[in-house]
Amino acid sequence: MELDKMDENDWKYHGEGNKSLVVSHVLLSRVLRLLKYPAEDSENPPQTAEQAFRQIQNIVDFSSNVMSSLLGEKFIHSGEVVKLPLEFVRQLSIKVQHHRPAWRCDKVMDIYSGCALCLPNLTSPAIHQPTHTPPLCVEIKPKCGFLPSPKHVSKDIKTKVCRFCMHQHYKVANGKWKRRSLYCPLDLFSGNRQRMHFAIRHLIEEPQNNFKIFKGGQCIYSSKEGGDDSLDLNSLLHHLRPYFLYGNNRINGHMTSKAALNDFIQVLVNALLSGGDGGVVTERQGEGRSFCEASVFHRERIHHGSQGLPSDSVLFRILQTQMLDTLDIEGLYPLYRRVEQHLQDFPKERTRLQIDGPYNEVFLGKLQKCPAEDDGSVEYAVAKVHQYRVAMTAKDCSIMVALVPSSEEEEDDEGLSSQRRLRDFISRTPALSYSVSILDLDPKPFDSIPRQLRLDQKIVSCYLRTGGTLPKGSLSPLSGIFTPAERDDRTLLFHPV
Ligand SMILES: O=P(O)(O)O[C@@H]1[C@@H](OP(=O)(O)O)[C@H](OP(=O)(O)O)[C@H](O)[C@H](OP(=O)(O)O)[C@H]1OP(=O)(O)O
Ligand SMILES: Nc1ncnc2c1ncn2[C@@H]1O[C@H](COP(=O)(O)OP(=O)(O)OP(=O)(O)O)[C@@H](O)[C@H]1O
Repeated sequence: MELDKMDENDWKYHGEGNKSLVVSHVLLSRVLRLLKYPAEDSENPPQTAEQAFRQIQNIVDFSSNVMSSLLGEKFIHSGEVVKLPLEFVRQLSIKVQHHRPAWRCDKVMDIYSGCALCLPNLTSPAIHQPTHTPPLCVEIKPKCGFLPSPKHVSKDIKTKVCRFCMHQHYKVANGKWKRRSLYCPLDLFSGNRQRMHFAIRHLIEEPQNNFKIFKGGQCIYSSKEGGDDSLDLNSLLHHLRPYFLYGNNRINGHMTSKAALNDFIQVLVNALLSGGDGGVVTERQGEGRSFCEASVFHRERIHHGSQGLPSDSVLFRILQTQMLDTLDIEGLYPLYRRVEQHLQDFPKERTRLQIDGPYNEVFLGKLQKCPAEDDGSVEYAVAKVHQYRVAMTAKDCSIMVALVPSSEEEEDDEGLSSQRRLRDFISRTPALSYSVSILDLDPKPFDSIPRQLRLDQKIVSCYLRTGGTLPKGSLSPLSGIFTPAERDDRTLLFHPV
C-alpha cells in the first residue's frame, strides 16, 4: 500500500461505531479506521492534525503496551498510524456517505487531519485462499460479564441484575432499539457450554450492536438501524449450510436448519473457550456474582455443572480485565473527584500522573502496582481511575472469531500452528481453522467518568421504575425454526461434547 498513491476506488465502506469509521481495501486484507467528529464540528475540526495524530498514536500505544499485556498478545493487532493525502480522505468521505446508517450520521468522518489507523482486516484474514470457501467471521461485543460487589453499590438491584440487562430496558424506553435483547453477558462469560449456547442464540435473535457475521469480508448478518427490520434468518441459514453440511445434519438428504445453526453456535462456543495451550479451567468468583436474575436461562436446567473459563481463553482474559473495576462507578467516583480536585490545584500534575497518556510500561506499572488499601493519596486515586478506565475498555471491546474451512491439503499441513483447528466435536462438521482477535481497544477519556455515573443512575432508576417489565416485543426471528418447547428449553438443542 503506497500512501502517496492512494485511490478511493480501492476502498469501500466497511462499518462504523460511535467514534470511528472503517473502510476496507478491495484486494488487500487491510482496513483504515478514521476518527469521527460530531456533525456540528464539521466546519471547524475540534482538534488540530497534530492532536489527531497523537490521539491515534495513543490508541496504538494503549493497545500494544497496556491492553495487550492484560489480554494476551496473541489476540491483539494494534496497527499503525498512517498519514493520508487529504484529497484521498475527502473523496473517500463522499464515497462512503451513502453507505452509512442514518443513526450514525450525527457524526462526520474526520477529513481534516489526514490521519488514520491502519489495521489488518480481521473479517477477511490473509490465510484465506480465494479459491476456497470464504472465511466466516463473527463479531461479538460481549459487554460486562460480572455483577459488582455489594460493598460499593447503593442499589441492591445492581448486585442481582447485570448492567447489560438493565441497560436494555433503558435503551428500549429511549427508542435506541425497538426490541429488548434477551442476551445476557453473564451467561456468555459463564464458561458453561449450555449457558453460552443460550447466550449466543439470543445474540442471533436480536443482534443490536453486539453481534455481526461477515462472509468473505462482507457483513451478511447484523441489526439494521432502529432494530425494527425483520432479520433475514433464512438467508443466514443459507450462508451457514455449506460450512456445516456433514454428518447427522441431514434428514432425507436435506440438512436441517436447526442442526446447522446448532453446529455454528457450538463451533463459536469452542472458539471462545479455546486457549490452545491447555490452560487450566478457572472456577468463577462466587456463583452469586456470575448469575443475573434477569437472564431467561433457567439455572436448574444446567446439566453439566459450572465448568468455568479456561485461563488462557479470550473470555477469561477479557473478564479478568473488566474486573479491574473493583469499586463500581459509585465507589470510584469519589476517587475521580480527588484526582480532579488535585488537577485543579496543580494543573501541571496532569502530565506526571499520565492522565492522558503516554500509555507506556510506566502507566501499566501504575495500575498493576496499586496498593490494596486507600492511603488517602492522589497516587492511589489515580491508580484506581486508571484501572477503571482499562476495565471500561474491556467492557466495550469486541471479539472477532474467524472460521476458515480447511482444505484436505491444509489439514495435512503441520505448519498451521498459529491457528487452532476445530476438528469437530463428534466428526459432524468439516475441519474449521479459527483465529480469535480482540478489537476496539481505545483508551476511555478521564473526563468520561462523570458521564458514566450519570448513565448508571439513569439505567438503574429506569429499571426500578419499570419494574423490569416491557411491553411484549414482536415474534423473534428464530420462532419459525424452533418449536415453542425448544425455544423455552435450550438444553434440548445442546449436544454434549
Ligand atoms: O456506556 P455504554 O455501556 O452504553 O457503552 C457505550 C456503547 O454503547 P452500547 O451500550 O454498547 O450500545 C457505545 O456503542 P454504540 O455507539 O451504542 O454502538 C460506544 O461503544 C461507547 O464508547 P465510546 O464512547 O464511543 O468510546 C460506549 O461508551 P463507554 O461507556 O464505553 O464510554
Ligand atoms: N481490524 C478490523 N478488521 C475488520 N473490521 C473491523 C476492524 N476494526 C473495526 N472493524 C469493523 O468496524 C466496526 C467499527 O469499528 P470500532 O468498533 O473499532 O468502532 P468504534 O467507533 O470504536 O466503536 P464504538 O462504538 O464501540 O466506540 C466494528 O464493529 C467492526 O465491524
